[in-house]
Amino acid sequence: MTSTSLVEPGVGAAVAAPALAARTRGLRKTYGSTVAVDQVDLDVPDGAVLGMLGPNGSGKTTTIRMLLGLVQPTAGEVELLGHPMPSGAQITLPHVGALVEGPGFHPFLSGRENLRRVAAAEPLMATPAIASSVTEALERVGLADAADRRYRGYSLGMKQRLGLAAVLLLPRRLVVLDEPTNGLDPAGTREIRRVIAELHAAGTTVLVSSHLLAEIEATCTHVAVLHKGSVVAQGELDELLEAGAPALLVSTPDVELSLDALRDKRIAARSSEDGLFVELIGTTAPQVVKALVEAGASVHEVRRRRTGLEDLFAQLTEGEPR
Ligand SMILES: Nc1ncnc2c1ncn2[C@@H]1O[C@H](COP(=O)(O)OP(=O)(O)OP(=O)(O)O)[C@@H](O)[C@H]1O
Repeated sequence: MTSTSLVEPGVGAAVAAPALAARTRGLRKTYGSTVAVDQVDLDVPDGAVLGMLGPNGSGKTTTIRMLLGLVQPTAGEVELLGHPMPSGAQITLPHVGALVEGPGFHPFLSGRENLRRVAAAEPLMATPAIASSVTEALERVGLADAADRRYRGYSLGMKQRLGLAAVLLLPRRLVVLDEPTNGLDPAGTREIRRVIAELHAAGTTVLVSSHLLAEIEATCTHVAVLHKGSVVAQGELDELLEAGAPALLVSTPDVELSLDALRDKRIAARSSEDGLFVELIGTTAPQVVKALVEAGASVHEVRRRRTGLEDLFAQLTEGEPR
């Protein structure tokens, strides 16, 4: 089944998925004259780890907040676990774990005490199971040693881990993580990846937002790319990557000279970390090298590059900063 679709901003993606854990149609949110989210048709397939990828301000958090019924859409529809939101919130939310900004932990209580309070408020939590669920969740996020310290003294990363522990108190059908590695060190980032992999293996659908391409590439089965409030591409990660054009990485100190030479030949190129990124659309590697050498550019190395998420993202967002 192909669920990949490259779509123009504002145009719905035609995805025929058998079951969707979350779905939006024509979703829009404006704040005064600011359009935060525009015509978003998002499909989160059941069992997927879907990475919502977009630069700062592209509408990820607003979309997530509308999915969870925390923000009322200006227009459009939201379905969570098959129920319309926000009217279905009471039915769906007990099955959904969400890490969206600080969940209001009490500064003077310990991590464990805070989690106990959260656990006690969970409709699906059996009271005798609270203590063991809390301990297990704290262990899963690596907070066991700091569990009895006051929340107030936690680092940003520890606060983030406690938020994740709250998500893990119960088995969930859907877990939503908004920028979960914010404030985490590399070890913390690896642990988040491990937790996501565990959730996926257990059949939980995961929706994770990030502006970090490597994070999405490492953890996700599916991706939705947001740009200026709209979904510009979504589908299975592997298929989206294959849909990108093949490209060359050219290592050269003569970047401007090379870009001019390629522009003259109508070859699409842009500067990259150590030289040039050249798209092989309507041209070939030998033609690119010939153009550069004829222009007098010093070519140190030429490598073929499978399109990575970074290149796809650059294509979709017209090279704007992440
Ligand atoms: N409560 C609000 N009031 C006014 N404008 C808002 C509000 N929430 C979001 N916006 C605006 O909507 C746009 C999208 O913001 P949003 O936070 O959804 O993006 P994001 O992709 O999550 O960004 P980031 O990665 O920085 O969190 C931005 O221009 C933001 O300034």
